[in-house]
Amino acid sequence: LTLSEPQPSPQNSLPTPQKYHHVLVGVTGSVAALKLPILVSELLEIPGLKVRVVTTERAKHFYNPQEIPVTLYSDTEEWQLWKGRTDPVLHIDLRRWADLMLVAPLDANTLAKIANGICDNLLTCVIRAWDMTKPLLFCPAMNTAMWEHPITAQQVEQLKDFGYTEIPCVVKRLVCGDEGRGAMAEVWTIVEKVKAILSERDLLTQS
Ligand SMILES: CC(C)(CO)[C@@H](O)C(=O)NCCC(=O)N/C=C\S
Repeated sequence: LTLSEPQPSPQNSLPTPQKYHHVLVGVTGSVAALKLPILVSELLEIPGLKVRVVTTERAKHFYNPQEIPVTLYSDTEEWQLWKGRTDPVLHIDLRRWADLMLVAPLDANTLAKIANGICDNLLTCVIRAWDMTKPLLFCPAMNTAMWEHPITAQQVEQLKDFGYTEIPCVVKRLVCGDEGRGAMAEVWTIVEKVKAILSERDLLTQS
């Protein structure tokens, strides 16, 4: 995990090293993306956490960027940033910056892309270049009919075989009226999982 420069603390000369965890949130085109503002604000409650967001174009349909109090990157940033050989490559900068990736919600389309190594936008490029020694958590969210399609289980299994951690979807009356599995895990479940993973990683580095 990335350590910031230790800050000299006023009460004593010894610096008190602050552990900063960089969490990169990926958001895709499920209606559950309407939870992004609350998810980000809950994550920011975790001491020492810095959050950035990578969005797909479809996800933008579900939230208001003004309600996201952290840097939000989309495909246009990638195009604007790289004009020539010496320019930085955004998806590489982001994979380096992040200590943990959380894809919430993961829609059916992006699930399929990741399972097959497709990288046709900023989010899937970050994931395609992901450092497998860092945790990647994903929160599937889709209509029940999509969830129950046999290909979904295959693709979720593929992501787990890559070493990514699933935060399973839950049974709910979905916004489209269907009752069944497919709803994104509750925000508090997701935040607790991020805390647990970060602390167990911290323990690993401390031991
Ligand atoms: C949106 C929310 C969180 C409200 O509780 C819940 O319905 C949900 O996670 N839906 C995601 C599933 C989905 O994308 N349905 C698309 C068609 S039904």
